[in-house]
Amino acid sequence: MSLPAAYAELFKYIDSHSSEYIETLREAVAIQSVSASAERRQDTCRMVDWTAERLRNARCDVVIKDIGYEKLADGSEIPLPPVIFATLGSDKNKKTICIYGHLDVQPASVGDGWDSDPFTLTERDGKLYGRGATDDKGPVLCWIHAIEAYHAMGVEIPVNIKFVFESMEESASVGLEELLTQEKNTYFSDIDYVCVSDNYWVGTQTPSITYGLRGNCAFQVEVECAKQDLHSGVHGGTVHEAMADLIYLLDSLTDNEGNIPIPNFSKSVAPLTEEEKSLYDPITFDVNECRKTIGCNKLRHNEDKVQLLMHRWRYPALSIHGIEGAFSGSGSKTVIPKKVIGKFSIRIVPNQETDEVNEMVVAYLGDKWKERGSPNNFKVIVERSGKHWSEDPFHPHYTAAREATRHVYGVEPDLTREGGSIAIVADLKRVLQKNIVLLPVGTGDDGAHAENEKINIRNYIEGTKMFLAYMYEVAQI
Ligand SMILES: C[C@H](N)C(=O)N[C@@H](Cc1c[nH]cn1)C(=O)O
Ligand SMILES: [Zn+2]
Ligand SMILES: [Zn+2]
Repeated sequence: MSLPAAYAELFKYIDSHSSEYIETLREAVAIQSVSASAERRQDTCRMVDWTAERLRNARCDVVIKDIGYEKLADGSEIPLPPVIFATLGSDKNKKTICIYGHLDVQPASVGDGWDSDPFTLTERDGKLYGRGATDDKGPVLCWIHAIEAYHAMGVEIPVNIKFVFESMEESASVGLEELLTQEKNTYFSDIDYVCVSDNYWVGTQTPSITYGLRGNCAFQVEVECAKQDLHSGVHGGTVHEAMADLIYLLDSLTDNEGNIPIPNFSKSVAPLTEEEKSLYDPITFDVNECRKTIGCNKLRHNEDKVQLLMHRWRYPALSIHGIEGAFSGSGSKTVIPKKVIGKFSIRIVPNQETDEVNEMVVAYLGDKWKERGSPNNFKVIVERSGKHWSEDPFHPHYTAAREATRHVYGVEPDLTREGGSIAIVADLKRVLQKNIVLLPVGTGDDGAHAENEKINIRNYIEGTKMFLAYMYEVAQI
């Protein structure tokens, strides 16, 4: 079925306002809403106010929900950025969709290797570079521009909308789960479907519709060998060095093939069914293009498309992110660091439980520590955990999302999962018990979390049209 004629006019309206939409994204990117930084908390709250104002201008009924305080490592507390609830329409004859997005971003600085200032949206070759451009400020603005277009063109919005925009997603969505539970029978009482746009197409050419996310368990392992940093010429050879202990521990977390050798760790990974396996073959994904884009010499799993995608989406993976306290400047410094903290996390998958994984990791590192026989101080901290999620991709809601994508891009979208995590999606499922679809705007080469994050202008504009078409198609279910 094709879209009604009014949608051709709406799409023209979107095209003719693209410069304005780019300017809006420029304003959003300029607000340094880095949730992981206490120093940036005011900016993060400013991003909430800025978005709330745009939603009010788009005729939404906005309620700002205070969610309390965040306890920092030093014991002090700072206010959490509030969550935006914004309602548009309450027609009993229409479906009600809940749309989730986030306004916070990962940290970024020119020193990380950006080619332009991360907080100044910069256009190069049809791409808009800036922190949050694709994750997740661009997609959030696509929703707002979609409803603005409906108003401007006098076209009736075919669904009722309830937005949930949070600003702690990159920091484990602290405080949001409690709010969802509290509001289950009030704000969320009449939701029919949930849509989240906070991931990316698997490749660069074919759109994706996503039905699964991995969870994430994050850890810190701390080793302390002295009360102060030491001269390696004076003390080297006499001290049990904290860094060597830490590297021993971190190295024990994965084998040469990237497997996680923690006893029983893989036992609860869901077995692959024939039905699930059949979903991988039709996916358009060029392993070689992916390898070149990220600049690796060779990828794991023999660069076999299906195996590679499965290891991105449906098998667990452990990544080591960094070592706090280690010398990392240029040049050399002949120091023995007094204390080092290794940061790593594990992407977990169905049917792994966060508590079980956390216990296994703590016990395993405890055993390795005993094996090491070091006299140093050692501590493992479970930093945060988020659950995995997967959905029925054959639900009519997915058919609506596919139709919407086809209307805009003219091709059948790939049915994908996502290796990343959006902690709140599993909670939305548990609390609301409604079908959830992930409808990504950006492409697989957008570089979310990395230097030179971008969104293609094409995706930013067509993404807005896709959301209009999605609202129409959901109304037809
Ligand atoms: C997929 C989503 N856009 C995203 O980037 N999620 C983050 C969330 C996070 C941050 N720390 C732990 N989880 C991710 O998957 O890293
Ligand atoms: Zn995100
Ligand atoms: Zn992110």
